[in-house]
Amino acid sequence: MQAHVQNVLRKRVCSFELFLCVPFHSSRNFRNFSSNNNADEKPIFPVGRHDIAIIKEREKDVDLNNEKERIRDQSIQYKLRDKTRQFIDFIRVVAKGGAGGDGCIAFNREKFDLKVPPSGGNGGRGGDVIFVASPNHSSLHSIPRTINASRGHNGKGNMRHGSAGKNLIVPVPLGTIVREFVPQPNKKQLERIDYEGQMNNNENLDEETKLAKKRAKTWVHYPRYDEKNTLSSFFLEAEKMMEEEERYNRAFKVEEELNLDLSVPGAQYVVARGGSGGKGNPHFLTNANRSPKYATKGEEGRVRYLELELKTIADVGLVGLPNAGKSTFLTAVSNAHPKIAPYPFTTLNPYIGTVDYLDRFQLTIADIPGLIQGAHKNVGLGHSFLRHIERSEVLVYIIDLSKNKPWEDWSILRNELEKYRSGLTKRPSLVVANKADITEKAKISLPIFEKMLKEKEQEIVIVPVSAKYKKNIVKVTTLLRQVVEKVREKEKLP
Ligand SMILES: Nc1nc2c(ncn2[C@@H]2O[C@H](COP(=O)(O)OP(=O)(O)OP(=O)(O)O)[C@@H](O)[C@H]2O)c(=O)[nH]1
Ligand SMILES: [Mg+2]
Repeated sequence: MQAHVQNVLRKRVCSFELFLCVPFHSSRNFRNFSSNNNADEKPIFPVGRHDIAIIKEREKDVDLNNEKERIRDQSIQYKLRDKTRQFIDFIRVVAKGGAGGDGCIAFNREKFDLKVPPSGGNGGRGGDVIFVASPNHSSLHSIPRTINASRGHNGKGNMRHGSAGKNLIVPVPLGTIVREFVPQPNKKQLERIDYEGQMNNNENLDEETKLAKKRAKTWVHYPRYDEKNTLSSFFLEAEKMMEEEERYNRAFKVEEELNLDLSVPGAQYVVARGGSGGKGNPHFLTNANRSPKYATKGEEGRVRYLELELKTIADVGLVGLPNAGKSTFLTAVSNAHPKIAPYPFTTLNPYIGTVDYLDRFQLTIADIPGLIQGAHKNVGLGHSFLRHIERSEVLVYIIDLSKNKPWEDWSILRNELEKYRSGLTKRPSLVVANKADITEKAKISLPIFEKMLKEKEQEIVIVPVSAKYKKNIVKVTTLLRQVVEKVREKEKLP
């Protein structure tokens, strides 16, 4: 009996072993097992319980890597969304020009003179919203999301015109691109628009109510004269005249879509014009009507929905994988002091440093956050980082020589740049092989890297550097100056 039980148990164990082993002998599962799908790799037979454990370990590793990537992306996004963060390079705002002031209805009161002339002043025009390209600002964080210029003042008696609303001048960092966009209202706003639409839906209203609504929007009446005015032929004439004037103005107003590039210091652009002021009652004085008891209201200011995107302006842009030593390099060559730390994504916004030469020649270098594979698809928030390289005419690739295959990093960067904007890699560039002080690795990889660059890109110069210990820095700055001078000369040419 005991022997029988032992036999059964042995069979079950064997079948369990078979169950574990068989699927891994199939070619599909074997392909999974062979790492990197490398055809040259020798198959490892037989696949046993030990191999299954390895596969499971590897699967765990893949899961762990995915999890790590997810956490990394989350942490960068968390850092970028931090409300205390002082750097913002993309915002959406609403710019509203001020409304014009209302015209005034007034009369010059004279003793014993019953036929007094009208003396209401015109309303002042509303203020404009003006953007000024400012070299003193480097972030969009100080720009309010709703920008309202002030309203024009109402006209007053005794022919006093209302003063114009103050223009609102908004300093915008140099290198900002301003575009108009069509706002997509959220659910709550949609409900409100529907409600207001029903309230204002003129289609279902009769002609009389429509007219009354329009008049209420455009006309100011002398107290207790609303009904009398609307019945008088003078008012109807004045209404016709104003409608014609409005039609004429509309024909001459060219409503172009806004698309600005604020890249010249001090350049000013009116992004939302204020409305014109209303007309005082002397405007409606005719030979027949010596006492007009109506005036017009001020015009509404222009409302514009704008997208502001800051693209840093610098002569040279530093491109590199995270932790390659970009910030250390910038600190070594310029007056900037970005944070340096031995973990990726230390830098999360661009830093601009100025390199001063003995003869007072200057050039600017932008250190941008690290790029990773897939940055052109916004992996690791690549888009928000890549936009800051677009304007740099010269690119410096910072490559970490202490890595096993530094040339792979270079290919990744080139690939990402080209896929983000084709032609970016054609710009004059330089390769800084950083961390050359770690000599054991640098001695092996530098000659291979140099050889590869010579074969692929003959024009690109590679300079071994130790940014941390400031070795061979002068050679880089001299080369950079030569390239930047050439680029500037080219720009000067007509
Ligand atoms: N040995 C050595 N270490 C360096 C050198 N340059 C930078 N490092 C170190 O590399 C680490 C990363 O340097 P960072 O300058 O912060 O690198 P980064 O490219 O700006 O990194 P991110 O901002 O995260 O993209 C730091 O610990 C530096 O001290 C170098 O030339 N030699
Ligand atoms: Mg950095």
